[in-house]
Amino acid sequence: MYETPPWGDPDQPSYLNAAVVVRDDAATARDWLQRAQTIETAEGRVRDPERQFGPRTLDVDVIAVFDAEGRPVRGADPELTLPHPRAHLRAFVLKPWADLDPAAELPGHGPVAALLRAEPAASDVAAVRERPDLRIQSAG
Ligand SMILES: Nc1ncnc2c1ncn2[C@@H]1O[C@H](COP(=O)(O)OP(=O)(O)OP(=O)(O)O)[C@@H](O)[C@H]1O
Ligand SMILES: Nc1nc2c(c(=O)[nH]1)N=C(CO)CN2
Repeated sequence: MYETPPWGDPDQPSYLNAAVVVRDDAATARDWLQRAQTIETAEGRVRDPERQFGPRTLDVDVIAVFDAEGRPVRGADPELTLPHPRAHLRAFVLKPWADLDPAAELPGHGPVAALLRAEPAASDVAAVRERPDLRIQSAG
């Protein structure tokens, strides 16, 4: 878990961010979106519809999906854009992901570790603060 300054809309409290790398060869990209949205709903997600990057109680995004052969799934559908169109700009996504998998690659943008050394993420990464005192609890 990481505490991160608000990105895109500064007038709100810090966020808690985390990344997970999950594998299920039977799941499609749509399944991952549906699973993400099921978790948001189950946790009673609340957000302000007027503020695109405003506060929300929980947001689960699908950053990148790879098929069973390891090929990236791509898509421009507004309901599911892959890779996530803003992931490469966000230290709060890249840093937790690189810590889990230092060799991670964001399709179309290259190694996550290199993205963290380049702007705009490089300027934001120092403010991404580890919170080892906090854990995501597994429901099942
Ligand atoms: N890769 C993706 N992951 C999650 N949602 C996506 C993705 N691509 C498109 N969407 C769509 O975006 C819509 C809004 O999602 P969400 O509220 O998480 O976005 P946001 O928090 O406003 O912005 P951001 O996506 O930049 O975090 C969802 O209804 C979903 O269908
Ligand atoms: N630090 C941080 N800032 C954000 C985040 C987030 O998860 N972390 N999500 C947003 C929604 O798009 C907008 N801004």
